[in-house]
Amino acid sequence: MPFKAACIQINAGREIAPNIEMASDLIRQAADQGAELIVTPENTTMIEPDKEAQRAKTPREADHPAVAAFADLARERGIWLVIGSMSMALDDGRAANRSFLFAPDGNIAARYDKIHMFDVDVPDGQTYRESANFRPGEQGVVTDLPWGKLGMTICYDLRFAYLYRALAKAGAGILTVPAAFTQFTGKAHWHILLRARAIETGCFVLAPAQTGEHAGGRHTYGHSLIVAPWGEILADAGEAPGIIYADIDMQRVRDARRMIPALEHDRTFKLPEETRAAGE
Ligand SMILES: O=C(O)CNC(=O)[C@H](CS)NC(=O)CCC(=O)C(=O)O
Repeated sequence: MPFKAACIQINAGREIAPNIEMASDLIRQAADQGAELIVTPENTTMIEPDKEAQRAKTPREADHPAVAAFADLARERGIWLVIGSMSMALDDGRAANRSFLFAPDGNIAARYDKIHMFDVDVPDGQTYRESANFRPGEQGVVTDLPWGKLGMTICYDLRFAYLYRALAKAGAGILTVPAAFTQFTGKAHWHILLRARAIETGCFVLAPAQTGEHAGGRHTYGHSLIVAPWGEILADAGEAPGIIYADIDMQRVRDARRMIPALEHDRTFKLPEETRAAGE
């Protein structure tokens, strides 16, 4: 049976409480429209460019008001809810950039910590050093939904195709890519990378995004997307905050993989150095 999925597009500010309100409002609207799986962007509860301020305002998971609020909301509406990411303070003084899957009973069904850190000087003048504040994850996550398996990723992970291939090979038919992509890189790369990941894996890709201007002169690209396993864009949110929807029929995963069974055709190969080292 097909089901309705939704991606929430927001412009998060520096403080947690108003961001919870803003996201919850859109999640309720999406649930009212019949969405059974709802996904929100990276850093749903805070975009704070000042590292010290971010550290000071980041609670541990056990004390995090948003974890409790979103668990209640998932239970209240009986939805599967992926909060794309939130910062969670860790014992070593760093934080995890952590994605949560809340089940319709309000329990946390899965957590994923972002693996690839965005340590990049973007040519628009902004400098990002995510690893200065965050501890990268070391665990790929594939978890059960009623309709199939979900592979969880975050933002910059999108550029590492091997992760998506591994998740698909581990059984994922749906991939989440919550993001706060920069406007500069998003314009050039966002649509094509998401379509490529969908095509390579034969998965549905749900990619909710931050949009607009944030503190510190940062601009995010928006254009939350839902992409089908054959690569078609099913919905694009454009630039304004809001919600996009698509009907998800897992038969399309099987169809795409039957038409092009590339996932089953991986080969191992040598690289030039190894060939020389082997004396060939
Ligand atoms: O702006 C902010 O503070 C919020 N952004 C983020 O939290 C994260 C880590 S700094 N952004 C990305 O991963 C962008 C990736 C990207 O844009 C690319 O791969 O091109």
